[in-house]
Amino acid sequence: MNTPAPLSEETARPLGPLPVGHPRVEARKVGVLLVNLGTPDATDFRSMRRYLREFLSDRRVIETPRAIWLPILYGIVLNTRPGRVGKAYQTIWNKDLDESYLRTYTRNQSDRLAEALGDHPTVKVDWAMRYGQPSIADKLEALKAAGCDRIVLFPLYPQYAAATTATVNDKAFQALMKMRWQPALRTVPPYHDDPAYIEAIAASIEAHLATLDWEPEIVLSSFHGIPQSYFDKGDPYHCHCMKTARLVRERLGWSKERFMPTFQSRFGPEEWLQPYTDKTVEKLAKEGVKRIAVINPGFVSDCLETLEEIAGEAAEIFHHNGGEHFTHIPCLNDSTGGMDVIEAVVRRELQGWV
Ligand SMILES: C=CC1=C(C)c2cc3[nH]c(cc4nc(cc5[nH]c(cc1n2)c(C)c5CCC(=O)O)C(CCC(=O)O)=C4C)c(C)c3C=C
Ligand SMILES: [Fe+2]
Ligand SMILES: [Fe+2]
Repeated sequence: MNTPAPLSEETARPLGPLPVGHPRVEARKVGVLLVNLGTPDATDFRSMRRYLREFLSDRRVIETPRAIWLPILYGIVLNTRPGRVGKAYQTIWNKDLDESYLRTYTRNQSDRLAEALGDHPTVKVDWAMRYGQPSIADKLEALKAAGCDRIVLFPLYPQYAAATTATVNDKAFQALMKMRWQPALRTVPPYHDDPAYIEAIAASIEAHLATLDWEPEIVLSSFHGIPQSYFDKGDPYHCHCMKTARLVRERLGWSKERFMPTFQSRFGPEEWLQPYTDKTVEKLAKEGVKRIAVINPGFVSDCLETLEEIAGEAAEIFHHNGGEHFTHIPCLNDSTGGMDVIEAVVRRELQGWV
């Protein structure tokens, strides 16, 4: 009777010499891929347009039917927005490295995580962007070529949203569709209520306020918004943001009046999650509040939406309407507190693989 030959050890694990003509097989490793939103390569019109076209063509981001959205995108948005937003990017550009801070911080996070995981020499850490470069597909290919047959995919969003977390996962699985020998992929779940994350945010608020010679009457916890209709369709994002804000507030021992969740970065004419950050800042100033601080717990790294929209625009709105002291509390970025969170989440997701 003919029994099939057992799979050779070398096919799965190159311990001995491979047969002549056999494709090269690397020693098994585990990959960790950090993924953030993305960023333009430069602030000129063409670079901005390329970036915004990719971003705003994503059906997870803009759910408006294509027949309605594409004429608006190509007829209006991509002719007007690249110039305006390019100017905004120029004001927050990392001039030393000629790149956006989002890119600088994401790369630093990857480098620092690789150092922190030095006790696992078979783990390879890298980073990618959902829109623009370096792409998720290229980085998954590179990790696979380096021998990673298991990859932890980490969308850098504490709160889950289809427009952020799900689109990163979609893009990664799309890349896997082209591979004959796919790596196993683990996607990191949201960590909006993880004690390490809550502690890092609360501690960063305390540390920042300790540097001031004034005390804010109110601290706003400003999250990126999503259209209200996405929430109505079942996106858990709003609940995740509210839970993060509550846990941070409880950890600080503050009242609901002192620490308030708000939502920023509206796009388009639809209603978005409320209360809006800009309107709240204006209202507080008009009501006579003189000193406020704003933190952005949903942003792992400072970017256009935190540096320009909050530290720049929101501060201006506050001062213009009678406010006196405004401070933006930086994102965790590549700080020790921020890296502790990323490391804790990654170590948990690596369990059973290292
Ligand atoms: C309908 C449009 C958008 C949704 C939904 C949306 C959700 C969303 N975005 C982030 C995080 C970031 N967004 C950033 C920039 C940005 N966001 C939108 C639109 C939507 N975002 C646009 C058009 C832009 C580009 C700038 C602009 O044209 O105004 C950024 C900053 C990127 C950078 O390079 O600095 C981040 C980060 C989250 C977390 C989120 C949903 C939860
Ligand atoms: Fe956004
Ligand atoms: Fe809810």
